[in-house]
Amino acid sequence: MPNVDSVKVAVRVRPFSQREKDAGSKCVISMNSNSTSIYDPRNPGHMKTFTFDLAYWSHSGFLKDKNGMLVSAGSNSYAGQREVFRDLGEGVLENAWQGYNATLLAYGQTGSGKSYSMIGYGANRGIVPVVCEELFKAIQNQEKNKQYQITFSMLEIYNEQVTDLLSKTRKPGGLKIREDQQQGFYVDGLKLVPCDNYAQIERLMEQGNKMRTTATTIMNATSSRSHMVITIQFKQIFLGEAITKQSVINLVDLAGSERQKSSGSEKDRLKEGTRVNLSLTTLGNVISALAEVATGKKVLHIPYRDSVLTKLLQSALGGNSRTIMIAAVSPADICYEETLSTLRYAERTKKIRNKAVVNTSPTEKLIRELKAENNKLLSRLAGLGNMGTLVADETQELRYLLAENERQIQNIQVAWESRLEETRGEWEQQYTALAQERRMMETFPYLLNINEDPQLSWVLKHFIQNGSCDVGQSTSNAIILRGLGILDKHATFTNADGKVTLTPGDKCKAFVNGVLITGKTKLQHLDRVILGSNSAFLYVGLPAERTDEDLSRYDYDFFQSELAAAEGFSTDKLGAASSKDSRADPSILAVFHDYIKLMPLVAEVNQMSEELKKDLTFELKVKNLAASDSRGYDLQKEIIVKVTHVTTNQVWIWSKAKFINRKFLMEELYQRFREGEDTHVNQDSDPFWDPVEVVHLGSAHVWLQSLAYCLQLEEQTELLNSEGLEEAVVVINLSPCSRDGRILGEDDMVIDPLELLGRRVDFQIHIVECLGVKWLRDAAGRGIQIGYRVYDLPRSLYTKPVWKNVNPKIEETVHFSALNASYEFLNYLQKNALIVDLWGLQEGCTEMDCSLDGLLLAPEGTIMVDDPKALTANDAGLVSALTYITEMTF
Ligand SMILES: Nc1ncnc2c1ncn2[C@@H]1O[C@H](COP(=O)(O)OP(=O)(O)OP(=O)(O)O)[C@@H](O)[C@H]1O
Repeated sequence: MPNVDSVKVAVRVRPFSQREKDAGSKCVISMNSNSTSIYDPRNPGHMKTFTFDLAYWSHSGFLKDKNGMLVSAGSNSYAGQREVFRDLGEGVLENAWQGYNATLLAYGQTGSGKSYSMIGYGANRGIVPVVCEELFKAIQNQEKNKQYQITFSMLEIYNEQVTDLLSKTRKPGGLKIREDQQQGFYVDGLKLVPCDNYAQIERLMEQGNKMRTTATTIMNATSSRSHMVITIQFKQIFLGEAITKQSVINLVDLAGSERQKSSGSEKDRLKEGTRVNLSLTTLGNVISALAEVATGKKVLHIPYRDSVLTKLLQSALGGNSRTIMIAAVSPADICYEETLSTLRYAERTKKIRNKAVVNTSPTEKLIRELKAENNKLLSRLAGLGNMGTLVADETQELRYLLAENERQIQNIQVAWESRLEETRGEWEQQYTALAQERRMMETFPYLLNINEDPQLSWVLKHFIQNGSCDVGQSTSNAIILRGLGILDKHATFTNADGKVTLTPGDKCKAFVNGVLITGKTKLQHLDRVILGSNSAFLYVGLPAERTDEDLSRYDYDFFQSELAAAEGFSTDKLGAASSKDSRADPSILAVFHDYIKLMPLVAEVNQMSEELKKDLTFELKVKNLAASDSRGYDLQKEIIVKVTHVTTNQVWIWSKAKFINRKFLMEELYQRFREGEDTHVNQDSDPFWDPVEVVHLGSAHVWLQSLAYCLQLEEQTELLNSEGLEEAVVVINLSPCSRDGRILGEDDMVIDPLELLGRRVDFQIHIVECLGVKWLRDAAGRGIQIGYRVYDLPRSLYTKPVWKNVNPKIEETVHFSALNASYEFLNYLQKNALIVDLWGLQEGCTEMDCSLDGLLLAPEGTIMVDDPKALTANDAGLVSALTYITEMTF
């Protein structure tokens, strides 16, 4: 009888990451027994509470013991790896012994702690390794009347392609998913490696991780977009009883669940790479549909077939499996939206009901059926034997059927056994190679790979043996590296006379401790080496040089910060150090982290652009939002990407969200290029292409205060670009005037701006010229326009375009009238600046509209500002207050 039970859901909150600490994050999660509450940081009184089967507080109240394990520091509330295993892992094991299928899924945004719970780090081993170890321990303690068979497989799904992480050969296009009546969906050709002890499983996981790392070193950050599925098949054969029990345990580390929606990429001309998260989106759809079924709604279709992942997890979701989901969440306020969405997802998952049954192995089942049929045939045959020669034909046919069945039984057994034996043989060699690697580590210096995903760091070791050792793409090198921007023969390491040097090849990029090197460079233990665009390594020196230092501080961020510093980019440069204490402003640190996060992506995009011959270069820039704040407040900064065409000099400015979205699409294109496919795309769907646009070059603040006193201002001021550097100088006059345009003299000055309250105020803005426009100096054929927006006008005004002149004369005057100057308007004049924006025109772009369309004109043809009708309904109170002030004063 099937056992109907709901998917068990556990939520786990991790400690703050360094980045979150730096950014001064606040914890928005609290837990009480099995309920989890989340506070809205923008609305602290607002709290949502969810109840799951289990809630793990791993955020605080822990310390590191002498083995490096995180354990409770006395408070009972902290949940470490041991507690999580006790509640979840032991259940998986128990199920396995009883012959039930079990599935454990880890869901959550990138960096929320999925891999930590599933696989673990160092001494803090996760559920997967401990389940495996405990399984083998338990087998040793079992009675001898049973035989056990354990197979292990490990695969990755990226972009809907399945890669076998335990196979040395990579199939272009990935492995195929097939469907079988007995087994359901399965991966055709996936290696199932038979294992006899836990040490072998450790090696297999190590090798699987190596495979995953090699695949992702071409592009960083892909691992967080891929799903990893480990499957353990556990078969118990009860000798002498002709019974088998088989349990399939699926352990799934899902791709980062972050939603694209909030990132702002929806403004992009191109939609997000659709296949990137197809599996995750479909998983969400399947879960929603099943949750509806569980609540009694009629659902016509569960879309299992829509993605690779949901095909493979079909029995785990609503089928024959006992399933557990760990929802991993960050505690930080900045992750509020993502965390809330994870909790909602988990809530839906909780509703799913599964029907687990005790399994026998599908092949065993078939064999049993064949044997049963043979028994029947034999008794029929026995019956016929008594009837003599009359039934000779029938006897012959029965004998034939019997032999056929026997042959089939044999075939099934032999095929299965030989398939296992074959992989077992292959793996014997692998185990030896891995053991050899351990010996090499004791003898030679080596490069240890560092990946953005900490789970994939320290996985690959490249040994620098005595003598010289070439590195590059070509298989003739001693160290073969396939990373982006690595040339056939990229560099040479030399290990001689007790020292190791690195010499990059001609035009080959190599960095040591963040600095680009051009000649032979001596390496020291723990130097940081980057080869090509993004292949990062920690150099572990000769055994004599090694120290006990904790290597974990040399993570991917460390490498990138060092590169940024070498380029002259630092938190200090961003203006972080506050005078009161040495702690940097959290918002600046957040920008800094954003910058170093994007740096390697920009390097990758530049490399792809070069190889795909797109003629574009990409640069990160920090945009100071203060430049567009009329009160001149030092607002936040944000990262933008400047894209330049190397031959036409055309320039585009991309937001961070657009850049990330485009990078997904570029990777898809590049992948096709690497696989030798046709990479021609129409302009419209080319992620590298965009129509020519007008570019924002810089802004100037022209303070309006003089107008509040009816004084003329003749200003010559710098237009600063987003980095605060001079782009040009603008000459501009602000002149109070009469309604017919006569400029007022000093006699008309007022002592107190309130004298103007309720009176008509006229003024002119005269843009005279621009001087030394860098944009125009850098490339011929370009033009400029100047834009500005006054007070409550519905749109900006633009000057007429001027092309191809470094010192463009503009000479444009616009007359504005406030017919009945309000208190607010006078306050605006006193406290605000006019933001004057310089816009760069390039051949083929659509110029800014320099008409006065959409603006309200006074009877004299001047532009009306401070028009009470322009105020919205919300300002109705203000309007009546203004009327009131006016009545009081006059
Ligand atoms: N419970 C925890 N206790 C201590 N550290 C944790 C915990 N959970 C996660 N971490 C740390 O947080 C970092 C990110 O965790 P992890 O790699 O598990 O995230 P992830 O969700 O698997 O990310 P990705 O989607 O990139 O694989 C790691 O450095 C990990 O050591």
